[in-house]
Amino acid sequence: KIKLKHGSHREGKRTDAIMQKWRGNGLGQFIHWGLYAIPGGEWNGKQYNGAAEWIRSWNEMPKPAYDSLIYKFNPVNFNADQWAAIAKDMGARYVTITTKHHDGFCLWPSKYTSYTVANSPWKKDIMKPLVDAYDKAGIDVILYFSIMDWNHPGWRYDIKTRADSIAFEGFKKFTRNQLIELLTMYPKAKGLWFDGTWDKSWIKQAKFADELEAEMRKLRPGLIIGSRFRADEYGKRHFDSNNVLMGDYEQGWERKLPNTIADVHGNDWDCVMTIPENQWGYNKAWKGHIKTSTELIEMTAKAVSLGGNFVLNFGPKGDGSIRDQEKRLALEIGDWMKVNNEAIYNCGYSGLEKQDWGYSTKKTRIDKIYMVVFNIPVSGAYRVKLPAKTAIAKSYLLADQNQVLKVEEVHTNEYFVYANPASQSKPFVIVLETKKKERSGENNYDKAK
Ligand SMILES: C[C@@H]1N[C@@H](C(=O)NCc2ccccc2)[C@H](O)[C@@H]1O
Repeated sequence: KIKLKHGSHREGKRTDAIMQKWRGNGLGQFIHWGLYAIPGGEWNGKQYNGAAEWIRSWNEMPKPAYDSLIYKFNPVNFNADQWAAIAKDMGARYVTITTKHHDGFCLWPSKYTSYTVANSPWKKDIMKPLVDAYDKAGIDVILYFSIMDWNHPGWRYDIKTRADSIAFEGFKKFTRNQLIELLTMYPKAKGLWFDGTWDKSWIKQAKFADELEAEMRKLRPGLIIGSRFRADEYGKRHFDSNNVLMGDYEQGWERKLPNTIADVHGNDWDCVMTIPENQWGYNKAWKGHIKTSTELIEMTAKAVSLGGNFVLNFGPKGDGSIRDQEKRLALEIGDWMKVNNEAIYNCGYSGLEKQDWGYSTKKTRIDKIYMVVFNIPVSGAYRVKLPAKTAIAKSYLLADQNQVLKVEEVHTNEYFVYANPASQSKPFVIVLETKKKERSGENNYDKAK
């Protein structure tokens, strides 16, 4: 083990109640909203091919023109309760909201810069109504914060000169001030989701970032911070130089999912996902494949089956309204979650071998396994292998618990569960209530004496 001053300060999963709640959330909503939603991926009639929230970095976009969008920020159709209701209807149990993206525009009236909603035609704080609306809906709030800030004069991609170093010191103070300000203004926030931390300038700030993380955790005990916030003194990110996870959960799964339990190294993690291929902020023209609700339900089940959370992104329009396709998907996912959320909430890795029919999840601390089916076998038989000492006490459809299913032990600890789901067009869940297997070799006759 290398001696590290600024590596990870904790090994293994957090066991406190706040993190246990986070772990059991299963499904979350991401909100990417800011000035980039006004152009929506288009400028002067031309379409930007990158992600809409990166349009400021596009050569065709003059920086002053982008920066002047602050004077156009007036989201007359913004309705925090409507956003929270969409998340509620979808079955999301937490939300991650952009407070400031890479462009530096602040959705809260920060005292440390003029580049905020306070100096837009809208004038009012956006974060407070959002935090309150989601909290009222019973949905936990995580604040997204981009360290990289293209608007701040002190931001540097790397520190090469003394002038860079002096400028970046000012930027570091500004960053700390804003983070303490956010935690102070929005004490209901359960965590911070950091982004924009991959450049050398920030990677070189191991000591500063370590001390800042400690200060934030002291200010807000139980605060949840992921692995993307800081690097160790050797520049290692997500996992320190001893290969120990930084922060409370792995934040590496952006628009991709792990495939096997080995990929997650026994850590908590979240996967953040876009509905189109790669658009986080509102883009007028969604190009390429738009994921269906069934695909997104499958990703949610896969994430939970591997012990993580699935966080689906929504990009509200510049006027504050939510696009129809996003509202429709939220309702379709929500319809499924209303019937099947027992297989998602407070569930995790079942320990069972992956089978072709889909993903299995297990209720934490309860002997219930959920077989979330996406591929219906023509045989009607659903194979499941159980650990040696475990047997099936009862099996039924989650959607119709009176339908007890036939179970056949086809090999030792290997069973076929027979099910004919009502609908073949939507994923469905088979429940296995398990029990300790009577000592093998003992038969009922012996027991009868
Ligand atoms: C959550 C997403 N993260 C931002 C992003 O730029 N991701 C692309 C990226 C991901 C990892 C290393 C460098 C760049 C996107 O703009 C979204 O905010």
